[in-house]
Amino acid sequence: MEENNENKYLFQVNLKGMIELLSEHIYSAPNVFVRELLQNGIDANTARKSIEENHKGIINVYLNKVDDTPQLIFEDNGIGLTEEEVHQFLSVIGQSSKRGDFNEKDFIGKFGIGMLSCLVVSHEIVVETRSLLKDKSVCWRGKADGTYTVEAIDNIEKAGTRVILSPKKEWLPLFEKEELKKNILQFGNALPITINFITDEGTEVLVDKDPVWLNKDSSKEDLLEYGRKTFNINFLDAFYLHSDKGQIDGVAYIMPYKVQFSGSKQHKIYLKRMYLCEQANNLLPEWTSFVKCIINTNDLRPTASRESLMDDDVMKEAKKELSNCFKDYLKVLMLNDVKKLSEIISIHHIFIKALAVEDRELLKMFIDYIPFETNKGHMTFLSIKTYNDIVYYTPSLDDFRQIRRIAGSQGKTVINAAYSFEVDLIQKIKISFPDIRLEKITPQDILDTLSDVVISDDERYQQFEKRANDLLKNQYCKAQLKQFDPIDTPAIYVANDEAMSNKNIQNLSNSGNPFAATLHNFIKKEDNMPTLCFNKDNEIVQNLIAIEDETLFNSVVHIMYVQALMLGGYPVNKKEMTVFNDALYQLLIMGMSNFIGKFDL
Ligand SMILES: Nc1ncnc2c1ncn2[C@@H]1O[C@H](COP(=O)(O)OP(=O)(O)OP(=O)(O)O)[C@@H](O)[C@H]1O
Repeated sequence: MEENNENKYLFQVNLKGMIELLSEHIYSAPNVFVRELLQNGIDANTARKSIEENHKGIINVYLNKVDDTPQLIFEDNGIGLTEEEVHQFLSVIGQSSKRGDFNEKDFIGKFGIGMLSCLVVSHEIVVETRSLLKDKSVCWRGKADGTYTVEAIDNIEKAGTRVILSPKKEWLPLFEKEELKKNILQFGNALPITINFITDEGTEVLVDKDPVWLNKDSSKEDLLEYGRKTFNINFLDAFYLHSDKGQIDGVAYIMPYKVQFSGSKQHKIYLKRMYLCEQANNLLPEWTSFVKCIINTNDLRPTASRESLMDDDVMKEAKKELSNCFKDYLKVLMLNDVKKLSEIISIHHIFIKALAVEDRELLKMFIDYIPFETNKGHMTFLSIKTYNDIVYYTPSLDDFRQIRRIAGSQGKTVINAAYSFEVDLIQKIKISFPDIRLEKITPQDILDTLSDVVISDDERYQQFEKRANDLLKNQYCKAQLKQFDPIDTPAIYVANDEAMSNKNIQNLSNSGNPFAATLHNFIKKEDNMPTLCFNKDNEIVQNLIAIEDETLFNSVVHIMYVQALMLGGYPVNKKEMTVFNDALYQLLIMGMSNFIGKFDL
């Protein structure tokens, strides 16, 4: 079928809109023009090297003053552009000479939009260029209104390109010497090229050799010194990272202090040795947060904003290889420097635990050194298993708080396994070390081990339980008389998850919540309430049993109730706080009434 060209039109691009899109949505900061210009200089040299293998690339950055305003020139001795190429690549947005080229993968750029970032900060872009392949030079001028001019010039003697920018007034600070230097170094410090910075004060060589972190012969001291200068942290140790997948090389630095498991991770990620971003979320596993990394990838793909890496299959493979570098480092440390390993484990045990869940070999090697929080303080697994035939654990911090005191008095060692991966770790330990008995324990289990008091034997005990129950039911709590150690603990509050949730629902429905009736249906077993266990052998409890005075009895029970809540680490709600304060007030009045008038005698 013949094509009908009559009603066929070309899309028009609104350049002003494109620049706004770039500056406000695609690139996060206006200083990225420095990155884009350095990148074009590097790519032009890469292209030239495919023709002249031994060519030595240079980028000169000139900061001049013209009529009292700064003029910035990025000059490279790369392949340059012919007049046709200027029309084809510089003047068409989205057109790039780097796509489809036989050495496409060696270039950093590919989208054909980077140059536009200069129009965010400069009125126009002037490109003076001479191609290695032609003896003619041209000057291209592009403006934000979408117009450009091209003219022949004769002031360029050798192949290469000069990009000249004149800053917009609002972006003048970016063209100040120190700011510019900082940005060139931020993006370009690892580039495999010489970068000279030339101002009226002279020439400063900013970059001219490989960074220490990419040099496999660097000493540990050099690596640590580099890390200290880059992150302002005195790291504990450093080790190399490498992955064939993604062609990744770099260094991981171990933090000298504890870090949050879910804290923000700031690394330095380079793509083809150009600084890219701080985050490497999908490249490094979650448990690597105890290090800061400086890494370069030659083969992972950037997003169009060039501010993060694409999460693709290569990245998944690279992640595995990098994980192995961490594991290998720790295994070697186990053989060569146990002292350092113990130091790392004692500071970063959370991460080492998460890692050990993934790796059975590491689990077996490290488990003895890993500390756990127990009811007897922090203990390594070695001492836990040495002194206990059965080790208990609780997967909930609330349960642990409740259980820890009473379990200790029963000679039990309980591990607080509140992080989800700690429970996983315990399951893995069970599989890898079937001889070690690890058992889950709940507050209910502890409650079941407290000895019952046969209240029917003594009317006073029956009376006591009834009085305490009548009083505490207003707090959604049962009272029971038990016998347990330690004897100096008058009462403990025991509640499993269901009992706690019943209590919360009860509280909500009592506080005038409009869904009260509906909420009430959520209370499953009516009788599953928290329990306040009074210790029959405790001295205060024995006195309490004998108290007849209603006000005094109620006050003491309320105070013991709130104290037990606090001891177990439970929240104390407004109603509970009120009964506690009232009880204290009553006791004060009663206490003082014994003395009133005595001084007058
Ligand atoms: N210094 C230079 N030397 C030679 N050619 C250049 C130079 N700067 C730009 N070019 C040409 O202009 C084209 C467009 O450059 P631009 O920076 O907009 O995009 P890119 O580098 O191709 O891709 P990206 O948007 O990913 O950076 C390049 O593909 C290249 O052909």
